[in-house]
Amino acid sequence: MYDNNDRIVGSNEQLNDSYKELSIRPKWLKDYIGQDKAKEKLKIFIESSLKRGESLDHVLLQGPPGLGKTTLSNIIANELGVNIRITSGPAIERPSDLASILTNLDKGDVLFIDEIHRINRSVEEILYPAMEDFALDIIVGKGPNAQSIRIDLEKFTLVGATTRAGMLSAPLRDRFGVLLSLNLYNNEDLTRIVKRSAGILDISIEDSGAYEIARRSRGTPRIANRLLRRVRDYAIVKKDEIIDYETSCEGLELLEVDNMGLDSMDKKIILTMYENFSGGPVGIDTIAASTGIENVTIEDVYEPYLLQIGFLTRTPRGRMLTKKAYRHYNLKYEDKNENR
Ligand SMILES: Nc1ncnc2c1ncn2[C@@H]1O[C@H](COP(=O)(O)OP(=O)(O)OP(=O)(O)O)[C@@H](O)[C@H]1O
Ligand SMILES: [Mg+2]
Repeated sequence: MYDNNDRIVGSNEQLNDSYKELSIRPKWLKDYIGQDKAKEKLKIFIESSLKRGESLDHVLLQGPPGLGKTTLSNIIANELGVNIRITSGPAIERPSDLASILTNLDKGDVLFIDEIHRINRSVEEILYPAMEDFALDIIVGKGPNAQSIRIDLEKFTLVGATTRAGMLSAPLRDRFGVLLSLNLYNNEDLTRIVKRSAGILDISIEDSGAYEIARRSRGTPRIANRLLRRVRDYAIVKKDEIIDYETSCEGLELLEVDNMGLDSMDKKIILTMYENFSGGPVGIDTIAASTGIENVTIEDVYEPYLLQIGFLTRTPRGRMLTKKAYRHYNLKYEDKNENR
């Protein structure tokens, strides 16, 4: 890991950011803030597997982007004291790519497959016997001479991450023994994450400043960490020694993050629904077509938070704006004699 090698820190800001990204990633379960349910389960399963001296059952992590799925998979490997091999669904193009990854795993290792819902069908079929029997079925030769041979694999733990468990095929989902859902973080947990990151990055911040950043981070640690860095930049230029409530607000305003944490994309979605579809109900594909934002992006990135803060509701006929959304953007509300 880069953490022990200070020389990697160059003058390049981007490199610097990604280096720091690694250092603010919690490495142990005890440092992973929030997600208490998932943590509690993992702790027990990891402890049990260590006591039994057997590999941990395969784990599926699901939840919106930026909530800490990659972080958690690294923590799982650390806590188990094993190596982790990281790849992603779209990166494994051919069955032979997966076969070579699998045959190179050592006993107990963690194989992390990000975006596992985007894995190829033909690759997925290699995964079934690998997960279930720790074996690879390989066809050698062609035509009438083709033979299937079975290769034994070391027992490993597959950790799959997905933003949408619903898109996983049933046979794949069924092969995971541990299913964990990550939820958007509450403001208190996010404040702790901001303060922890500030501590590691040597940024002075007051509680009220940290809370303001947390509150506007859409329940997402990755966004909270990014906003923290940009508010830090603002504070440095303004020569403020410490990020207080006021500095946070000014910095966030500069970033065009409004007081609910919404940005120009959220605004576009909501105004489009208002102007073109009189507030809905309107289907997700129609919203995507009219805003030019991909429907998976709307569903994965924007909608979860808009639903959480009660700006959108889901009905069988599509998405609808709520009174709250109208009020936030000062839109004229017409009662369509429905409850919203
Ligand atoms: N529970 C947590 N406590 C402290 N920091 C966290 C926590 N969860 C995530 N983070 C921080 O948030 C950032 C994003 O986390 P991570 O990359 O693991 O997200 P992710 O869920 O894998 O996102 P994606 O689904 O987009 O890959 C990391 O910098 C990590 O340090
Ligand atoms: Mg990730």
